[in-house]
Amino acid sequence: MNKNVTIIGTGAYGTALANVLSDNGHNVLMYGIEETQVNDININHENSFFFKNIKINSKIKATSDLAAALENTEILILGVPSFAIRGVLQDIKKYGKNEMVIVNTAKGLDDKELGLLSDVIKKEFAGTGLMKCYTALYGPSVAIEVIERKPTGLMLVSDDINAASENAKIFTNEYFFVYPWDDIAGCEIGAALKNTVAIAAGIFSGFKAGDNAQASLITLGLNEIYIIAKEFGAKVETFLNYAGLGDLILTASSVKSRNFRLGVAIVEQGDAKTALLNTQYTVEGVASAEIAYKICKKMKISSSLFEIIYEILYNNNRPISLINNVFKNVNLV
Ligand SMILES: NC(=O)C1=CN([C@@H]2O[C@H](COP(=O)(O)OP(=O)(O)OC[C@H]3O[C@@H](n4cnc5c(N)ncnc54)[C@H](OP(=O)(O)O)[C@@H]3O)[C@@H](O)[C@H]2O)C=CC1
Ligand SMILES: O=C(CO)COP(=O)(O)O
Repeated sequence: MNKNVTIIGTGAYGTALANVLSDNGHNVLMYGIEETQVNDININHENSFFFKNIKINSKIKATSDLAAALENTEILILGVPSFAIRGVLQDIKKYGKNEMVIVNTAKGLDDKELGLLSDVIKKEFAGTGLMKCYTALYGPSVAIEVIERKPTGLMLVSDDINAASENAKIFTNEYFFVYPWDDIAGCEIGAALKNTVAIAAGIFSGFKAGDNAQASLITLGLNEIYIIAKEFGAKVETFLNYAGLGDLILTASSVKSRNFRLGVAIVEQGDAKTALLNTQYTVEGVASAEIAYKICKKMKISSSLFEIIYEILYNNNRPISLINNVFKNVNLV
């Protein structure tokens, strides 16, 4: 049955998901704060700021009026970066009218409590009557390939596997394959921290460290992510599926990843401070690096990769220190 879907954010991923859901016959309304993007979607059926010369499904509508965007919503997709989630939730609570299935797509963690962003979202909606269930979408899915309708495999995760199964069907079609899963902690920590590993992989690539080194780095990243996620009750199986292994492989090996590209830019521009000043796009792995570093300190977890990348990003240590030190004295599970 067709659903009324509202997508918060007219960014790259929100637009890509709007296309999938519109292709699937759902009524898709995007909410954006950039008037030019809203007009571009409504008039030209494009979001040319993110995707030049690509037409999106002409049935997608957009608005900059949040109250109107939330009028008849059954499925609410949070398509903004993690730093914007808290603010957006306050606005949704103000204007929301119906009980909605929440689908988070932000790949980040809670920087205040050093915990899960899903816990923040669930807490904000508790007692409002606005949240039917909480779900989140994770997996290797760079927006440009989703817009181009290339085959993509993902997990829709919820505490309730039945809710995950039911809502996975809304997204699934002949190029977008969404599977239900019930390990929110594993998926969320995997998604947030693979972005930081991708920055490290970009640094390796910038230095031409070699294919052996890249493969070892991805393996070390997976290990260290799992060691952290285990503390939050994550399942090991999550690290074998699209949300865990899949998204890590993609982001840590593709120039289509903004996190990977930041790593390359750090090498090209000499240090992280300069590269970050010149970065205009969303790079979630920077905030995740600090959160991972603090979680490791708090939980007394020894993590070679996350410690070194934190020093590079936050104390402007030389990027070469990653290659020189990351494989020394590692703790593999
Ligand atoms: N791009 C991708 O391939 C994928 C991204 N993701 C995740 O999805 C999340 C969003 O990323 P992505 O779409 O790429 O990011 P983008 O930077 O492309 O877009 C983010 C959008 O959110 C908007 N925005 C920011 N704050 C608000 C707000 N308060 N209210 C409404 N809109 C707001 C931005 O507007 P403005 O431009 O004015 O700031 C922008 O249009 C991230 O967590 C990312 O990791 C997940 C899978 C794939
Ligand atoms: O998460 C992504 C693909 O699954 C997108 O990665 P970037 O944010 O690094 O572009």
